[in-house]
Amino acid sequence: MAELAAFAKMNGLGNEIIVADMRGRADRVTPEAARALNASPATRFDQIMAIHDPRVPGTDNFIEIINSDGSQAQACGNGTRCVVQALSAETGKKAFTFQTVAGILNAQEHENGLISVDMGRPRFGWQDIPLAEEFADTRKIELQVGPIDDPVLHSPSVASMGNPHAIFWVDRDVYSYDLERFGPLLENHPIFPERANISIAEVTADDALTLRTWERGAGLTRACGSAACAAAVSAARTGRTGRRVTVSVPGGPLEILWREDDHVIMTGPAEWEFAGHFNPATGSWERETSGRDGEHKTGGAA
Ligand SMILES: N[C@@H](CCC[C@H](N)C(=O)O)C(=O)O
Repeated sequence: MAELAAFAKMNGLGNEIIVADMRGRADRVTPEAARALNASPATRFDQIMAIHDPRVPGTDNFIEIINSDGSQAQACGNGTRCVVQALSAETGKKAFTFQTVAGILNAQEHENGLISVDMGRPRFGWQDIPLAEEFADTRKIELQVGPIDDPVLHSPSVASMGNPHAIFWVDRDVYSYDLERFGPLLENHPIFPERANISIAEVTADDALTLRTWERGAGLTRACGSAACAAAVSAARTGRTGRRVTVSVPGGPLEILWREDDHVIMTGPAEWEFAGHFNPATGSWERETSGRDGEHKTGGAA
């Protein structure tokens, strides 16, 4: 049986993350292992961030992202912050360059413990989201839920941060919408051939919005970093806000800056919870009992 791999259970503003240490290994975390880990209450998660050896020069690691349903994701902002904190605690390094399937991400941990991730450039072309049919203006596409003559949600903006996002704009409390019901319908709508992350956003100031997200492959989460980025750039490109936005998600605030060079910088915290070891093929796991639990951790390698 392959050696067990180390992991750290962490979170990014309540987005439940497992950082899996797959360095020095030739195997991967299987979808079955992901679903098994998620089935265990103590290790249930939204995403696994699997840290692999680097594959291209100039990068520290290749990061594979797996949703709790076992599907692969191209981007995970909150999870990337957790990876930075874990590796920084292990190595003392503060700046990292990662390769993901969506491209190269630079990230750094600041003196105050907050972590900034360059999430790259947003993509707005209908084929880049992707959408199943052509829409010339992705700031507002024809999609709605609820009665045809009085839709509950309609005309979302769509954007890709390497992964697909639809943002529905509302003018009342985002918690007053039944996202648990509408989320899966929209996630799996045929307009999204790769499914989509579904968010409801209320703009509260020129530099602030409130956001709730039903995540593709994970369901309702307390935070979605790439959705916060997608919502911030969509709010700016529709004239609802400026390019620097505080996005308040159920787990807390994320600071998003859409720079003039088109890169989106997300800044927020990460939190270490506990460590363990697991089988990347089956998902069986054991908690580390080396006394690291119970200490207040600001970091902790996987
Ligand atoms: N929670 C993540 C997003 C993870 C991937 C998403 N569910 C997808 O499948 O695209 C984040 O913080 O960005």
